[in-house]
Amino acid sequence: MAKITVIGSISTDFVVETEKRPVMGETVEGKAFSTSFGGKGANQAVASARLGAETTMLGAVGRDTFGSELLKNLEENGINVNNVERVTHSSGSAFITLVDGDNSIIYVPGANGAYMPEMLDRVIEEEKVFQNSDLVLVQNETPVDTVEHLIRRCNEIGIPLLLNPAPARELHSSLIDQVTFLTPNETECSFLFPGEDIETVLAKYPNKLIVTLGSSGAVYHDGQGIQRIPSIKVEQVVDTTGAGDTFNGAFAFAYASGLNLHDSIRFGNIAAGLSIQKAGAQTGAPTLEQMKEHEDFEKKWDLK
Ligand SMILES: Nc1ncnc2c1ncn2[C@@H]1O[C@H](COP(=O)(O)OP(=O)(O)OP(=O)(O)O)[C@@H](O)[C@H]1O
Ligand SMILES: [K+]
Repeated sequence: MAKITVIGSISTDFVVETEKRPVMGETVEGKAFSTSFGGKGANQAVASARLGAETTMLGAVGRDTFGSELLKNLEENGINVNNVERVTHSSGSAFITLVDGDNSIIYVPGANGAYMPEMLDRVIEEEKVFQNSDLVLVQNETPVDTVEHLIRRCNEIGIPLLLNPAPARELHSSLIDQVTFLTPNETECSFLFPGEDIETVLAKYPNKLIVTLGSSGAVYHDGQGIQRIPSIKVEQVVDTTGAGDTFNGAFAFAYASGLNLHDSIRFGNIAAGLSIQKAGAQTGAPTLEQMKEHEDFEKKWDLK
């Protein structure tokens, strides 16, 4: 069975819908309020676990009630949370105000910003789970020191690592050399490689750099040439939140299950395309059974 470890953010989204954004000092009546589970790390872990990967989450939540709910949600999705730290900070949270479909967001990293390299080292030294992973996943919602430390440690130990560089932040080329896969979207790609066109950058990092292109699917260079992998056709897009996370979690599951790079990207595209037909970041991530019902799913992949 595919074994995946995800290091990353675990957060609650607090969503308010209103007709008018309050100005300073003003109170307005809102239309609706809801909470949903998020955090790029948690979303990717849920995507991978829902497909059937043995998934371990590393990161931090607060000792508040939100922290307990966040852990419970991960556990209900079959994710191992034994090594998630509980810290004195508040749990990670995003406050989203929606007016006519346009959102403004305040993100408070809280506990996510307190996941330190020592915490990671403790798991690496004491737990077999890390060494036994087929693939490790990380994003940029974890402190930069921890992500850089993780890249070096995985490289030393020889565990393949996927870095989803979202949200965009600087990344030294010596670290890019040490990751197995780098999966920016188009905007993150131009941030990482300013002034370079995408095809040049892809050719520089064959079989490593995978750029997701929304409705245009994803693209990489296979050492011979550029490979464009189209997305699936989606009649009705409901909510693209979590599309990138589902792509990463599903790609990781497929690759760790033994599919080649090309087919793993195809698999990721199908999963992400299915996920945008449902609201929320995690709700839409498909099961393997739902994947098998899609016409682009190949029987020969023989996934269980
Ligand atoms: N309109 C769409 N139709 C089909 N597939 C889509 C569509 N939008 C996104 N996808 C799928 O989701 C993947 C990731 O999308 P995208 O490149 O927009 O990532 P992202 O910007 O990280 O997404 P998000 O921030 O919305 O989670 C794409 O590679 C594709 O497989
Ligand atoms: K969604």
